[in-house]
Amino acid sequence: MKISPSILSADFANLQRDIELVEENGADYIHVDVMDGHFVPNITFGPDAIKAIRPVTKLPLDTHLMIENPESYIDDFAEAGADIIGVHAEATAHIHRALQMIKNKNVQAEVVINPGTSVDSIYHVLSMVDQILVMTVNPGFGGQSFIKETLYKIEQLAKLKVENGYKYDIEVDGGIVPETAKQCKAAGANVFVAGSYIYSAEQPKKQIQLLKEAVE
Ligand SMILES: O=C(CO)[C@@H](O)[C@H](O)COP(=O)(O)O
Ligand SMILES: [Fe+2]
Repeated sequence: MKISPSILSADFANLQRDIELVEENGADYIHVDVMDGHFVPNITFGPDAIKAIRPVTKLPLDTHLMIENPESYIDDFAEAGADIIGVHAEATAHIHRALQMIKNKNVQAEVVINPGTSVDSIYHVLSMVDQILVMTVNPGFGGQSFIKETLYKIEQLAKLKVENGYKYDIEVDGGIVPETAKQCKAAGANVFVAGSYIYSAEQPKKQIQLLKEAVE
């Protein structure tokens, strides 16, 4: 079980402090939400931000690309220091090519699906991915409520993993708090992204512990 705090809800003026805070308190990854203002109605980090964050932490950078034409930027994010790169199946007509490009850079390849996208649509790339991100909210913003209908897709992916001997991790992102994390774990998820639950709290350290206890 892994916890991946999303710095989307961190204090951008104190990113180093907020990354160190979660690293010192048991985070497994740092989740970086990259938004382009086209695929989602919000704009955040680019490759230069990843490059700046890279030396600040030893944790893997779990990079969630919410951008159109991800193929145009995969090399830049890989060279900037991303350890996992996630591309949305909805963001490209060439998801297989995009995932192959990530693998060619020796970076872990992740496919991401929105709440309205079916598991069937990524069936043919399941054998090539290291991680699948099941969005449990519609992407673009932190602080939204968990969409419970996504649980069925986690179950489907967990079943396909066992049946086919696949190795992928199943990550969930959006509206994750201890209660929803438990539901996702029961369905088969093993990587939990949390932004506002950790960073909007008075004591982020305690929140990470509560999340960990919920899924251990
Ligand atoms: O990808 C996204 C949003 O698009 C996320 O990673 C958010 O940062 C999650 O925020 P919370 O729902 O945990 O506040
Ligand atoms: Fe994310």
